[in-house]
Amino acid sequence: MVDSVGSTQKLHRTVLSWDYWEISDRLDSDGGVFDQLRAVPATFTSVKEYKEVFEPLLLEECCAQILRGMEEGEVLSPHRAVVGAAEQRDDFLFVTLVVEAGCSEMYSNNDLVLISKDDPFGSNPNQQLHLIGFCESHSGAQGLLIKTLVAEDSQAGNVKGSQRVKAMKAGLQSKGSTWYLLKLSNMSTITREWVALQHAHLCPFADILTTGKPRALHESRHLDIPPGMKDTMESLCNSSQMDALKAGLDGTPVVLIQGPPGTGKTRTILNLLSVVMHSAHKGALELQRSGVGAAHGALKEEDHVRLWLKQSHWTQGKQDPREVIRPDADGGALPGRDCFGLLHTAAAVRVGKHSGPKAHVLVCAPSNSALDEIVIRTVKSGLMDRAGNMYAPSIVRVGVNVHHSVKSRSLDAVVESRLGGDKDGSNLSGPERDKMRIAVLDESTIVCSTLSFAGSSMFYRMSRKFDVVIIDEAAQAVEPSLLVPLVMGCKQVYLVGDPVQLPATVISRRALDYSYDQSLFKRLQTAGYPVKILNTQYRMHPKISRFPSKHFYGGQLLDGETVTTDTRQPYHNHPCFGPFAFYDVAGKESSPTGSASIQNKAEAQMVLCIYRELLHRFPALRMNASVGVISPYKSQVKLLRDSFAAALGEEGARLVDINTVDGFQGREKDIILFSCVRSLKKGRRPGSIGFVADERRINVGLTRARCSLIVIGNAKALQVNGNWAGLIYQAMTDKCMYRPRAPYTDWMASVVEGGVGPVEPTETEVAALEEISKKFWAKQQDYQLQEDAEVEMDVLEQVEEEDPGLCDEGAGEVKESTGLAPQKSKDGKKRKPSSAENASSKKAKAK
Ligand SMILES: Nc1ncnc2c1ncn2[C@@H]1O[C@H](COP(=O)(O)OP(=O)(O)OP(=O)(O)O)[C@@H](O)[C@H]1O
Repeated sequence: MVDSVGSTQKLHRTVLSWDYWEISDRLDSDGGVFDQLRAVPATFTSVKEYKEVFEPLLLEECCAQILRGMEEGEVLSPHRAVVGAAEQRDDFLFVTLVVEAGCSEMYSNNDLVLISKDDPFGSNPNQQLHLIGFCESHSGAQGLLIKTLVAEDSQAGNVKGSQRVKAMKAGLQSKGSTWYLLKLSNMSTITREWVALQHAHLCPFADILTTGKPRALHESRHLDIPPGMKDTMESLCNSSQMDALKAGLDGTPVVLIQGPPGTGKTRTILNLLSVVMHSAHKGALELQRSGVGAAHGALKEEDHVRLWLKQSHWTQGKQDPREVIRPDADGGALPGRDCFGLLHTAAAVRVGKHSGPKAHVLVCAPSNSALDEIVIRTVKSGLMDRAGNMYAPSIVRVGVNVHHSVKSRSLDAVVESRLGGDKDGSNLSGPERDKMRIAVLDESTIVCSTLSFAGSSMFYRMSRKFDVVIIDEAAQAVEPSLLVPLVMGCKQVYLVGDPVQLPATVISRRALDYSYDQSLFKRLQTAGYPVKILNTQYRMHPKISRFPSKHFYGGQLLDGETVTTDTRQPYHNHPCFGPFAFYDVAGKESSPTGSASIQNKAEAQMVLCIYRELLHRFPALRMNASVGVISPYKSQVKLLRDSFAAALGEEGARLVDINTVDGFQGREKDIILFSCVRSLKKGRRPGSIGFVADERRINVGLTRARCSLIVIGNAKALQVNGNWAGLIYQAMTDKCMYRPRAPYTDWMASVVEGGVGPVEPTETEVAALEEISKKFWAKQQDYQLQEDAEVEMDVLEQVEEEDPGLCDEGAGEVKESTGLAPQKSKDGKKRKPSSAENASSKKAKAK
């Protein structure tokens, strides 16, 4: 059983022993809380080793999260607080701090706080008395119950630290003494991940998690999709989707489904839900088949299933067969409810030898938005019953920030509707309401929760385990976060995601260095675990999908039959508007004062110019927000937003969605303008173009457009990278590379009118690009960024020799990482590591 209290105590002992100012200094000097971090290997020898690798990485990340608020200027001002009461239990001192009226609401349970004698923003804060505390609960209108660690040995022999703790203990025990209280960060998610990690041995697939090897399977476990459902599904799904849907029917406990952009991941998840709930052993399906008929025949069919279930449960001495006729939790929402209630409850014959008559499925995702997409689509389209007809399943969405369109499916709304007719319902006490919530979770067929929320205490108190867990965006979660739903136990897990897109956001640079951002999906795939790939995309015009298919999916990504016609647009009559075009702008990158990010003014002007010309010629584009502008760099995003607002007014600028590549993951637009920003810079490490070279970021950036992808970048600067060289090669040979000349407005008008054509590449240019691509592909077999950088280095030297005039002066390069928060560098400037930097750091360590 999961002991969340015991393991949380262990986490608190570690985190509350940290000296806030000391860890802050250590992180500044590139040291972290742990000296001995280990890179995440592809496989582990034991669960013990698994925990030993992940624990310090999780704590390192926790440390970075605590410091992030202060670094990003996000922490609130400190509040004055007075000690109301204090009580010591074991090594912990529980202090009630009373804050001014209206301030206590700014703190939540599980917040980490800094308690200090003087203003923490005053001079020499590290010299003050201070201690990290954990907000346990609210106490009255203005009180906060704060847990602190006051064991003097918690400072590991640090005499100064022990003296500080001793003085803090005495101070906090003095009723009426005054302090400053500063909120640092919330610990809910980290705590749930930590608890899950401590219980990794309870994960039913711990052997697969550690060895990365599939299990031997038993023939008797094999289930089949009911024929009616199968026929309908085959008419809606392509063969790779069908393969993915069938992948778990043989009882495979862990199924990996990789869905490149636009390949129908969500559609597959919805169908998977139907399959998981209605597939059955051959015997049951034979019985069902013999009863298939008209409306009354459906009931007859149920009788057969019920008989079969009765018999099988009687022989197995398992579940009470009366369960079979229990209506679905929310009573179903279809006309003819009685009939359907019985039909789809009894019909949900899942299956597996021991799982009872109805599957209990948990659907998770790292983000609320991904989760809501599934809930919205499930509610809108319904699921498929055995006969291939759609029905409204019993589904409940747990957690906060539920999308307004599915609010009626939120746990609290379902509880309220249960209490609807009950006059006494509104008088239910907190614990009674909690019991009701847990009952709803037990009874609902499908429960949807974010990964983090699946670790809330409600889930641990459920009496009915989940049979199947389906995790969407599984490649965008760190491994401990994926463990959260798994340690509660289930029979099967489906991980759906795409490791070739952006991974989880990890803030700690050190944890990134040791591959903490790598998902379980990616690790298992690297270890050779079988993966089902959805291989047909329905989003992008084939001229857009060609490059990502070749470069990121080994040429396996095919185009849906109708995608060419579906994405054809009148603006394609002007090749400068796509489906694919590259504008080679020789602008200069620069860092605005006080920013670690970079921008490129010439590119911003070009983007605006293309957008205006598009809207001028195709006013229909004004009708819907069909254009997106993206850039890898936050500074460029800001510059673009400002330029659009200045040129088009707030109203006009609202029509276009401008965001970072990371912010666009999972989204699509008809037209995407992608500003790459990087330019040639003398003095920069040859061959480096920072994090715009991260292939996962390139992949996401280039796969957001449905109809037209227009890239604006400096070809010479970008082509030092093999992937970019490939894209530029495609633009050159497809005759859709343009070289703008100032003034851009006039030049653009003549391009659209056909006065200026695309670049006619010289043989030397094409040969050079081919050469880079060839070298790059030769290394693709065993692709490592570091090796790639060596290729890039040769090429950049060659480019600089050819055209030194294109290189501008500049010092060392500015880096941005996949993480959101900047880390301070030794010189005190905020900075982020690039993935290339991470890779080289890993390599250095390996050496
Ligand atoms: N087998 C199919 N036949 C025709 N169209 C399909 C098929 N599968 C998916 N689609 C269509 O492809 C589009 C993308 O599907 P879906 O949203 O499920 O993909 P996704 O992989 O979740 O997308 P994303 O990459 O944004 O996560 C939708 O318009 C969907 O209707």
